[in-house]
Amino acid sequence: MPDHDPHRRNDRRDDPNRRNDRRDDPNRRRGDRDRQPRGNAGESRRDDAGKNRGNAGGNSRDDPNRQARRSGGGEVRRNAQGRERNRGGERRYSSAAPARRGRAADPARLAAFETLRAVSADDAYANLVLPARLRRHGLTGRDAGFATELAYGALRSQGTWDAILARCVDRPLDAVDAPVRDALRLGTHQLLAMRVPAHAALDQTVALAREVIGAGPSGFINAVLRRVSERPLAGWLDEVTAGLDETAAAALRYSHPAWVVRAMRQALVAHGRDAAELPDLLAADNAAPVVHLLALPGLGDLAEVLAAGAVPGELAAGSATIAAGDLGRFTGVKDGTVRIQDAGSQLVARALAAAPLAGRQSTGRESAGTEGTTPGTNVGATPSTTTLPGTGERWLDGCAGPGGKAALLAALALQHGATVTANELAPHRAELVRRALAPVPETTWRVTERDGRLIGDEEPGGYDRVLVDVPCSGLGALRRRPEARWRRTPADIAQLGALQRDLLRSALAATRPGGVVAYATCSPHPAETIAVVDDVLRGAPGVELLDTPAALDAAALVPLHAGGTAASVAGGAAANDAGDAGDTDDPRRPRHGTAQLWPHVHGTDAMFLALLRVPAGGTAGAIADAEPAGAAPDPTDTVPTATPEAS
Ligand SMILES: C[S@@+](CC[C@H](N)C(=O)[O-])C[C@H]1O[C@@H](n2cnc3c(N)ncnc32)[C@H](O)[C@@H]1O
Repeated sequence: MPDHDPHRRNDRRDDPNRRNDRRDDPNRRRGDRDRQPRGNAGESRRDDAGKNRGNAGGNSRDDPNRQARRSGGGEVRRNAQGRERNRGGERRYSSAAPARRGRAADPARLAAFETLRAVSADDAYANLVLPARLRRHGLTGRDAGFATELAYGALRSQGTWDAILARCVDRPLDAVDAPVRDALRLGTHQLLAMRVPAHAALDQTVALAREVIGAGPSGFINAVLRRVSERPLAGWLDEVTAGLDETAAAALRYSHPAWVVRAMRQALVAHGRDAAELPDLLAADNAAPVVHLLALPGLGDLAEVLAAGAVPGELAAGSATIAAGDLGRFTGVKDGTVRIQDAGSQLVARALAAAPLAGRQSTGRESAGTEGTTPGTNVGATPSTTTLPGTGERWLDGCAGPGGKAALLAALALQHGATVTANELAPHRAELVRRALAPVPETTWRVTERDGRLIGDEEPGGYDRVLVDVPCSGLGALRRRPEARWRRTPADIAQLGALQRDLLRSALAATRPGGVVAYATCSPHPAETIAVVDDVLRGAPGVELLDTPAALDAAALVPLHAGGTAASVAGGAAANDAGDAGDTDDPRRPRHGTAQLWPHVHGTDAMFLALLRVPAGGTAGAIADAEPAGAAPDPTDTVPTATPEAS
């Protein structure tokens, strides 16, 4: 399914996928920024001629390795002098086999292939490349849907397909030329995941390969895919996972890196859920997400999208869900009053806007609840420009780019009589924030381009409500970012930790006594969520962790139970009562106060939220730099725990 977030359409730099990418990290040193993107080093590896040839069954007609040897696919070719040809780059293949010339590749498969090539060769982002390829090939409707499922699905399932393909070739899969490998992944996805008839999957993939790679590799691809087609998916999964431990088996079965599988299991337990949910969570990462829409409160109207088949959102007021398609055709989407935004993100903004402040009377809670908190009343909400009695509050979004939550906050602020400062360090993302805020009257907001870590010093106690939606690994949005799971590493998480802590400390310092900070991430990883909150809280005496699950429930249309399942929370409470988990130092313990949404439970991204209130009599800026807790989860994934497979 295409990602329809208009903020991510035009420019790789604008992609939230890249928000933690080292090359796009505005906090990073200049030297890092100037490094070249990853090249194709891994793609030009070649086998030495003559090696890896021996292989059982090598004389069989159907033996892909035999076919490969005949066709030359994936092997070194030599010139008359015996020197390797095409050593410097990708192999160039002849599109010989004249009888086959003129047979055009199916445009949908071609668009998917080009997307995979851009991802693996150019380090591109599928959700930016694919829409352009769809346009280039004139694909709409079902054809666009087919291309999208093929490209995104093949990328998400790459780990599983590669394990299967590795059983069907006679050399390490890495040694097969990258374009050939991508074609094999596309063919395998059609055969095992898309219910495309085997003959069509084979013929079409081979035709594609012949046209875009060459005649020789197409024979190799044909032979390998024939072998893949010999078994159904279940049979292959049984074979590739046989004898593996639970984590390694889940990694292959659900196509996640093993470290992510361990991190997700650890996260489930840490956030008060059952580790047995892991398969559902991993499966949810592989499902195309529905598109969530939001009508900016008081400014947008869902009537047009509902008339076009959208369904009222079940979680957030003023929201709807709709199948993928060209959403740019809707007036509201065009003018920015109807936005594409995950319901989890909507609820984060609403929970902050409604959180109870201390030390000063606020009307925020009441006014946030005035526009449709009863299920169904959000349907086609009539736009209203009524401004409620002003609170005069000052709100801050410390990490606002590209502006999704800032736009909702600004619309809510307009209703509250509050103002919003939307801050973003990266100038090109600050520009996106301005665009996102454009539908809201300018008197309500301003955009600043500062390092969020400094705002606490620059404006101590300057704000009533502060959102700090920190740069994170994005492990909570893997379903939207098909290739992201293969690019992230545990080192990314370790690297982000210091920045996340600094941004939260600064947010607290920028909050007036009695004001509230919302710390949010689009990752459930304990090292990015509860460990950060715990560490910062230890150095911030008097700062109170509010009952965030209850605040989310109040902001939502239905109870979310975002603090964990009843059983696990009760277990955690019993442990707390027994005194063995009374402190919050062990982030693997079920805990109370923070909230975690889940794709497999709520149908949202895995957003984390902690609402923290600065003491009413406290002094802003007294936030100490506490050392990380000894028991904080090791992002490199080596923490042993009592929970089976929890590390
Ligand atoms: C998770 S994204 C925020 C998403 C945003 N809240 C939304 O809903 O659209 C984090 C943002 O923080 C920005 N950022 C990174 N480091 C920053 C810093 N030191 N100060 C301010 N912003 C920063 C990134 O450029 C990125 O745009």
